[in-house]
Amino acid sequence: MPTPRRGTSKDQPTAVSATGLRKSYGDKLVLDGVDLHIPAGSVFALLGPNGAGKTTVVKILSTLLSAGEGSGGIRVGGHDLATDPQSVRAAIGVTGQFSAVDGLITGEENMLLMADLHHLPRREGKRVAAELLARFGLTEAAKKPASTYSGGMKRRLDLAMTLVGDPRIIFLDEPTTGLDPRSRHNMWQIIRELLSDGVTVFLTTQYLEEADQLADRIAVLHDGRIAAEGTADELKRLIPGGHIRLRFDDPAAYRSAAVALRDATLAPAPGPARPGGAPDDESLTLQIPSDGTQRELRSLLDWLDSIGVEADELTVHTPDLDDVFFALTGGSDATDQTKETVR
Ligand SMILES: Nc1ncnc2c1ncn2[C@@H]1O[C@H](COP(=O)(O)OP(=O)(O)OP(=O)(O)O)[C@@H](O)[C@H]1O
Repeated sequence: MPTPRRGTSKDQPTAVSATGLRKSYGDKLVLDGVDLHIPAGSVFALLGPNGAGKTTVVKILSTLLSAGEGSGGIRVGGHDLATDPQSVRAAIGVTGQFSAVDGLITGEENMLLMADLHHLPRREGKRVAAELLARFGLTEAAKKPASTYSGGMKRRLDLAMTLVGDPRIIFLDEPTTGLDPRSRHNMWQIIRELLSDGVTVFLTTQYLEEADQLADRIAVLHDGRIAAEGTADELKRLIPGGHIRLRFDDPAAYRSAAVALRDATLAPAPGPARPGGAPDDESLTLQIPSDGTQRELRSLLDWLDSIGVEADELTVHTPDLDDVFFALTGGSDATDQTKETVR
């Protein structure tokens, strides 16, 4: 089940904001004016193909890399990144491609090391370590060297280590890259639990499904800029291709529906002006353009009732995030996908 979308109104406190973020490596311009506004307590996903600059954004926002010349202001957790990086560091946790896990020591020792770094008293450190190891299903493996852990276990340990400092904002750089489907779903569940604790999650991913499942808002990074930003649904509506498909078992019913649709479209009034359903005589289907929203669907169903059309099957086809991604980042053409069978 996708995570219920939380509100992201401008009234919420802002966890991360950046204006005109720029960065070059040598003469290679990677970020060319990236604006970000992430409300506290939400999940933000930065999507982009390999090399788009996602890790660079995370590194800058987490103080691991300085922003390029000409960048505007950056605030993380209410602190100015340029003037108060220490406070930013205290408010955030970072996991991802640059894992902090030391393979030579056990999971528990890794956790206790983090507790020391955060100056937790010994007894408190042990308690927090045990609690987090249990929460991430690592109690049994706690006394084994981290080098013996599977990829999924290492990621969980990495995240558990980050949580020792109780960060309010967590950067997850491609948290599930290379994980098998079960470990990936496991990680998604963990991320959802973080949110219920009120943590803000900044996620980078190449997996559109991951963004679709977890994120309140998604931004697509392309050519150094945000090519589009919105909820998964808003992004899907950016590209054409959504339609409703009506399928008939009986050729006679199909033909009369095709005529009814054509006549209704041609009739001057009343009723909504709709393009005629594109007929497909072989599969006995009619296709009607639609943005797939509930409001549209309701009005379409009313309209079909009013002109006496009753299909044997009605399906809603909306572009999925893959289509959006390809359309925005210059891949193959958008294709439609069956998302939901209504009846
Ligand atoms: N230290 C560096 N020196 C020179 N070029 C770099 C450096 N770090 C990254 N780059 C280049 O900058 C671009 C953006 O890299 P970045 O790692 O931010 O992309 P990404 O979107 O995270 O990619 P991926 O999904 O492959 O991790 C890439 O072309 C990369 O080769």
